[in-house]
Amino acid sequence: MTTVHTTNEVNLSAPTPNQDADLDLMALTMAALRFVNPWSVNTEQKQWTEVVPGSPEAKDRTITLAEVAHHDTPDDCWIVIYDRVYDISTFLDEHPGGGDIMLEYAGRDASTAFRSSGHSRMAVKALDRFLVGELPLQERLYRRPGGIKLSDIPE
Ligand code: HEM
Repeated sequence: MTTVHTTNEVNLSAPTPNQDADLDLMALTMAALRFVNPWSVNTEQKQWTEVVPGSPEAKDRTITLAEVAHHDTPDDCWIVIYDRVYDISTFLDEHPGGGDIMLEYAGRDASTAFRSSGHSRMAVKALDRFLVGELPLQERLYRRPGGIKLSDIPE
């Protein structure tokens, strides 16, 4: 005679995953990934404070490339030009070269793009309006001892 199992007879006491152990495993995995490649696991919290672009406080503020990378949307768009960080969110619609071209560099370095577009001295001067900070010495390419020398970059 064939035995038919009803739902009640099914073994419901099968071991459930130990959630604490799972969490530890996840933490270990993240730690290992961070060790192998710190850039692959972004667990950084926002560390910057609001500053008015172009204000005197902006000149003294150090901003890392990791922080810049958080600002990569049309509403919150930062770029790096010659080791300085600019908040160009309000300038996207005004830019004579168009907003899209600048958005391509949102959250990262736009020095060579800016340079190769043949911007005038007036355009270089206009950068000041958008300044929010400066890269730390160890992340700079241009304005550091032994860095890339360009005769015409702003002081
Ligand atoms: C805050 C950053 C920037 C400022 C203040 C700025 C400013 C200007 C200004 C004033 C002009 C008019 C021409 C001139 O005076 O040189 C211009 C044109 C232009 N810009 Fe920018 N720019 C910025 C970033 C960029 C970036 C990142 C790119 C990327 C490729 C770019 C690409 C261009 C191009 C292609 C033109 C020429 C447009 C044309 O002649 O039709 N700009 N920009």
